Amino acid sequence: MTTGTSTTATAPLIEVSGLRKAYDGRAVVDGVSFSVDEGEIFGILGPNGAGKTTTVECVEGLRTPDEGRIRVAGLDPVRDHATVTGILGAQLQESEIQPKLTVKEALELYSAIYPDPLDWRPLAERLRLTDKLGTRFAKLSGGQKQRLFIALALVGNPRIVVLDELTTGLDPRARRDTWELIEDVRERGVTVLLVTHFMEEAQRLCDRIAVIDKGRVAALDTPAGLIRQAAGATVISFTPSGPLPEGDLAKLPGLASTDHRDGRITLTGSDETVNAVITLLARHHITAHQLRVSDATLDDAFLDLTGVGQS
Ligand SMILES: Nc1ncnc2c1ncn2[C@@H]1O[C@H](COP(=O)(O)OP(=O)(O)OP(=O)(O)O)[C@@H](O)[C@H]1O
Repeated sequence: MTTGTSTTATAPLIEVSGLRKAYDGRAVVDGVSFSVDEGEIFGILGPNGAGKTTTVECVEGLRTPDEGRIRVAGLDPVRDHATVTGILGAQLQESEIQPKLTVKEALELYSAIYPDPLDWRPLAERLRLTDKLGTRFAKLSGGQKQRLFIALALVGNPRIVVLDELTTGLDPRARRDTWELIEDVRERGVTVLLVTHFMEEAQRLCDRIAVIDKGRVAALDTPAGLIRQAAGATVISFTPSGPLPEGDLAKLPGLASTDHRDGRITLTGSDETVNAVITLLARHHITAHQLRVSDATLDDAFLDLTGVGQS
């Protein structure tokens, strides 16, 4: 990781090093380090309460770290808060919008804050807000509010955008539209820091992901790299016609994990594991009912890294 303070062309745009933050003496972020390159979509994944929001709020300069160093385009987000706010767009919290503002007024207000804003009209259209322009914030549905928050994070044409729970509360169609919008945002070279609970979202959008668990980085890699390092690349599941010697299963080459549930066996491993398990079954004259072989998903990797299932 680059540790210099200047913003050379090759320096990461966001640098977080040894970040610590405690509440009431309890460390909720406990030595988190990562860096994000310009133009990247960098994901932060983790179970509830892992410290994800606290971490990104420190990056935004909304919270002051107890320890560690954060640089955003070479600036300290707390000390240089006004400058950082000018280059960083963030998804707002509900409490930060006046309930009486209409959608149009909010878009105009936020455009006016930034030196080089986007035209909010096409943005509103992309986020299907056009027929809600005259509606007051308080009268919007949860999904409409969420779409407005995304529009407000992007309308300033920021160099960096921080999206915390980007598509939570959106219906499947709106979620897919939002993913396409974020892909377009990336095409323009905008750097995205994305906190998400959705594995499909992380796998589709993120170039790299930090998995945060109990305030620490449990793993940091590309989605494909996380799958490879955590769970084994292949999932094999079958219902055996008879009992298999437990010791033989454990000795399978490349085996990453074993799960027995309701008479069904699920293994994660490699191609070598698949071949070996088929040989093992044949040797014991056991038939594998409903044999399925599939690629491991980010969900499998997440479970393996944190021991916690995601939505
Ligand atoms: N202002 C605060 N005062 C005290 N404790 C806090 C405060 N903010 C967050 N916490 C606690 O810190 C821990 C980490 O919270 P944080 O919101 O960063 O987690 P998260 O990973 O974003 O969780 P989630 O996925 O549920 O949003 C939680 O246990 C939370 O209760």
